[in-house]
Amino acid sequence: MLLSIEDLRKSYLGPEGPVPVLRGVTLSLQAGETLALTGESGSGKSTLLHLVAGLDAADGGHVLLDGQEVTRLDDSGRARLRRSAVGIVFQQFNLIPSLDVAANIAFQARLNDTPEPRALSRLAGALGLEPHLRKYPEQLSGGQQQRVAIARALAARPKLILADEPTGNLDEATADEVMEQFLALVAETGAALLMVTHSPRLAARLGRQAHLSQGRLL
Ligand SMILES: Nc1ncnc2c1ncn2[C@@H]1O[C@H](COP(=O)(O)OP(=O)(O)OP(=O)(O)O)[C@@H](O)[C@H]1O
Repeated sequence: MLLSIEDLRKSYLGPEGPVPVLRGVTLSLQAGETLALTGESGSGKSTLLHLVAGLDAADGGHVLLDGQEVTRLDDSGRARLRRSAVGIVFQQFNLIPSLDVAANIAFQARLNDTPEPRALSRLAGALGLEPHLRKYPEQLSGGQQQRVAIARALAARPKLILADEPTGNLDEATADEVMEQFLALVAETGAALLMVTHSPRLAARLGRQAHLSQGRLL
């Protein structure tokens, strides 16, 4: 199993004490599987993704990713696992403004010491980014920026891609086009995908669906 989440719990401190967001979430994902995570706004979808990525700490439960217990790693261990096993695509593209497109795409692969120039240029080609490689993020449209973020996530050849509404900031036509390319590349690389989406239409395109409600998965 690539990812096993067991009885995961997380509360945030509100003005009147802790507010539970995840009340015991259990979920597993095999290598190469794709799963859409749906749920109302505020139901904890992003929180769940952040815990899996080790970007935040859980209050209880387990996240076993690629054989490692994320909840027991220290900060540097979580950062290492995130770099080597996980690719993340957020709704806000989170590109590095001071790096050009080529350097942004190579960024995570470089941190991992796994940049393969041929693979990087193939990804740039598949996403239509070749004409933009020397541009900086601010010179790109939203759709182009998200393509760069997708290329960056895939370039490090992660076993798991975590995507949080990856086309949520794009107009419908661009969103459809970017999503097509994204799903095709995920399938091609054989990565597993855990993707948050509000769209039932998009969710239906993934292998499995899970719905987060009242802090639990249905
Ligand atoms: N750092 C934080 N501190 C306090 N409360 C937080 C924090 N992050 C999230 N929350 C709260 O936890 C709940 C779940 O937030 P989360 O962002 O995980 O929901 P979501 O399902 O991703 O929502 P959306 O679909 O609107 O993006 C919300 O009520 C939110 O206000």
